Amino acid sequence: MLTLALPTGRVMKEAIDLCDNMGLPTAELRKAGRRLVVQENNYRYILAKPTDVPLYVSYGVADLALVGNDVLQESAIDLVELADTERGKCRIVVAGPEELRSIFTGHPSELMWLKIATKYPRIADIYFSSLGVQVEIIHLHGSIELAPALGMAHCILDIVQTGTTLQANKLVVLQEVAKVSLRLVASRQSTSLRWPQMSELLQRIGRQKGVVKDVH
Ligand SMILES: Nc1ncnc2c1ncn2[C@@H]1O[C@H](COP(=O)(O)OP(=O)(O)OP(=O)(O)O)[C@@H](O)[C@H]1O
Ligand SMILES: O=P(O)(O)OC[C@H]1O[C@H](OP(=O)(O)OP(=O)(O)O)[C@H](O)[C@@H]1O
Repeated sequence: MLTLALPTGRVMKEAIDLCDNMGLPTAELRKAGRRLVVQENNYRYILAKPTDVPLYVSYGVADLALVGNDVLQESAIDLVELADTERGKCRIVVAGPEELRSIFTGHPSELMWLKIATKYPRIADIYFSSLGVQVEIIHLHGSIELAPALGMAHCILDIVQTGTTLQANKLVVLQEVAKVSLRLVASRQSTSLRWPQMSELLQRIGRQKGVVKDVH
């Protein structure tokens, strides 16, 4: 039995499609409804809130998981990234009103003490520290674009996919922080214990996109 944790919400369908690509059974999964654990043949799926997915792997409840690298970076949980599926793509960016563009193209010291609203406080801290800049990070849990609109923050660090939400709130991308996609991850322990099964899944992902990332 191999247990996979999958994120619910907007990336769930993409994650199930990826399971299909890996040759895993998904008929039951597709009609899970409100069930949070689904068993099909030799596989068990745990359907979890995206931010909790890394925890299920680190606690050994799941052998493997599909999860966005935004969630992985923010969680700071040390997992083995087996593959970048190159699906569920979006970007983490710093965005704000057009008037702020000039300070983002100037010397980083101009960014000192900006107020940044985000649901990714750890990623924001690492990013601005890497620029050698101290900023004030305001941790929100959603509707991040509200903060600059209401004058609570100068800009935001958030996910952008189509750009529709930014545009609707009169914000523009000021800097790209990271590219995001769904990653196949495992704990160090399950990687060594379950390597034959995992390697087979990796081969199948590799065949889908013509490349398999080396695992050391
Ligand atoms: N606009 C987006 N486009 C594509 N992927 C996104 C977007 N926003 C978030 N994601 C991805 O989806 C995952 C989060 O999904 P979702 O927003 O459904 O979860 P959530 O934050 O738990 O939802 P909720 O808003 O219900 O709390 C992240 O891993 C991220 O990679
Ligand atoms: O570029 P777009 O395609 O418009 O997508 C970006 C939006 O999607 C995410 O929010 P989500 O829908 O997860 O809602 P939230 O604000 O509650 O986090 C993100 O935080 C942006 O607000």
